[in-house]
Amino acid sequence: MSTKHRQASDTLLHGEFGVYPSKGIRYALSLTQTGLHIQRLVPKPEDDQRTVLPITDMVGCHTLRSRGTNDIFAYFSIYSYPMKKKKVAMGSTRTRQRLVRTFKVDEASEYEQNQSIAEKWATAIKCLIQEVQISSDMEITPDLQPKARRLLLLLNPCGGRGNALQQCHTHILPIITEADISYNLVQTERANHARELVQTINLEEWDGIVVISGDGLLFEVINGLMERPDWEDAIKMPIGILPCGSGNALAGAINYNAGFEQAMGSELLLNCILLLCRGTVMPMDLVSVTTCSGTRSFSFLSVAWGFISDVDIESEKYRHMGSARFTVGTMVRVASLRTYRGRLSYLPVLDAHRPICRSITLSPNGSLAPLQRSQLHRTISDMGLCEERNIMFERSTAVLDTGELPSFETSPSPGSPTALHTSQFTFDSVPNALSEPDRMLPNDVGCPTHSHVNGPKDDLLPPLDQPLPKSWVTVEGDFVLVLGIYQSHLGADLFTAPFSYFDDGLIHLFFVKAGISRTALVRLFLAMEKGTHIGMECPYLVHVPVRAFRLEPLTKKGILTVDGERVEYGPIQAQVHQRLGNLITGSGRVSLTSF
Ligand SMILES: Nc1ncnc2c1ncn2[C@@H]1O[C@H](COP(=O)(O)OP(=O)(O)OP(=O)(O)O)[C@@H](O)[C@H]1O
Repeated sequence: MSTKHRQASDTLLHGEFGVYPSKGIRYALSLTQTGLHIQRLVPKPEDDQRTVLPITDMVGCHTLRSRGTNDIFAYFSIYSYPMKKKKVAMGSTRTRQRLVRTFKVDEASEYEQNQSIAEKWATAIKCLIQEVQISSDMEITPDLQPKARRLLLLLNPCGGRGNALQQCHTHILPIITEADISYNLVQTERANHARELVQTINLEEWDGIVVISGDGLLFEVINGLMERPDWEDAIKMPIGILPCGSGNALAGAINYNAGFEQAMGSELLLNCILLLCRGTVMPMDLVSVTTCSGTRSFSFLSVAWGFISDVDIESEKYRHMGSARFTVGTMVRVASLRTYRGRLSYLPVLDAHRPICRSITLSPNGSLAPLQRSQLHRTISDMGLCEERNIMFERSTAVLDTGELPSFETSPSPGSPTALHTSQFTFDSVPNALSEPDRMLPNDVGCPTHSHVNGPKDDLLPPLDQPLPKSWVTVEGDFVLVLGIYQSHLGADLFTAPFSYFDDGLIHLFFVKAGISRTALVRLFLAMEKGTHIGMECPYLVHVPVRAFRLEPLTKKGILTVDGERVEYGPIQAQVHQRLGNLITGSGRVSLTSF
């Protein structure tokens, strides 16, 4: 047996307990790294019917005492949300349902001793939920217990179908309370409220900022943090999302990263709440985007032009439909398919090596300042209240087959001395994108004058009005869409870049060339639901992993979006900044360090 397997099956704790409410039933419990094994002893032992509660379905564990002062027993309750079959009109479906198991510790003749056993079990279970390392040769003592986390929850009452507050009261607050998470909940009152709020908060008061909304509110939070004078510290604040918007792309990516099946609506929300309770934090790339007026913003999801941004913005009027608004918007736009002329330049990445991703665990840093709450409006909080409860995918190697479309030209950037012949172009013909000469010298860096200049320098980008380095590739022609995406999902059910992960340091640049039929385009989008669109080898779809790109629209009117929000139309450029932020993912592929 491998060390890993042995560790997973090693028994950390074992004991025999009664239950609450007491029915004369007794169980033998064994706690391992992956689950709680429950076996009935009395009235009738079940040899072959062990129940296992997986740790990944648990959110918390509390110790309890009976109201009767003469009761010498102690209790511990485990809160979990396993998948269960549920009957619906057309058969059955699987959804997460709340399951609370309460065990009675009755081994000792004094309450204090029973309480100490209950506390030991609660500590071990909480450690496992939050991925705090414990082993069978360790003494489980209360000081191992992860400290209660404090989250700033920002809720957009207008996001998606407008039911975020209801979801909050029905699902979110009850579950995070079971996970011992303290919170301040703020409802945003207008656009940019969250952006302004995070500029003024005391970072030391919080272990994370979580938006209860769609992706738009998270964009505000990231940019608000970057606008602070202490942006370098501020952007390291773990950020999270509980999906209550229309698109919910980042939540889709978090759900996928955790190995859950693709989900929508309440099911996706429940998965994300569970992951938030676990609290693992991973570094996340952010992309600096500069528009024609020189405004620079930090994006976590995508830059889109053409079909995708048109659907996103034009479907705003169907907001009441929730995510179905994109299906309706897609049909409308397919019916009157447009093409846009433009010049797309990019700095490709040639090495297909996947860097090891690092995962860290969200926990207080132990040096938190005394609570001095800032004045928050429309806030509800549980703080101050005291309760006695104690795949690796193959990277696409798409090659631009320019023979398909005479209207496209591929060439090195304007100003480059050597012009590559169009029909000879493959990624291999381009020098390694990461070579130092491609980086701008500090004096050359020209973030043009813009509203704020915080953030790392865009050392791969010259100012928008200046020529690009010779190692860049330029494609000019008619596009149906251009999309730079850095998450696996473009919507909860749009598995657009299956090979992407949070800190791969890549922008996945996709474009669809003009000439594609309506049927082929619809087929592409349908396949995207399962992420099989890339395997379709559609000659009009091109995917290139890049570090930076510049898009110059040549068609006068159009829509450009950054993270689904409309930005000014005109030339736009972007560069990825690897691991600039921290995202609460609740699970990590490789766990190397924790804080
Ligand atoms: N109280 C409010 N009233 C009106 N607009 C708001 C309010 N709070 C935030 N906003 C704005 O609403 C925009 C959209 O919000 P959000 O992203 O949460 O929902 P969505 O657009 O439905 O979801 P998604 O981005 O996943 O498609 C945000 O950009 C934000 O600026």
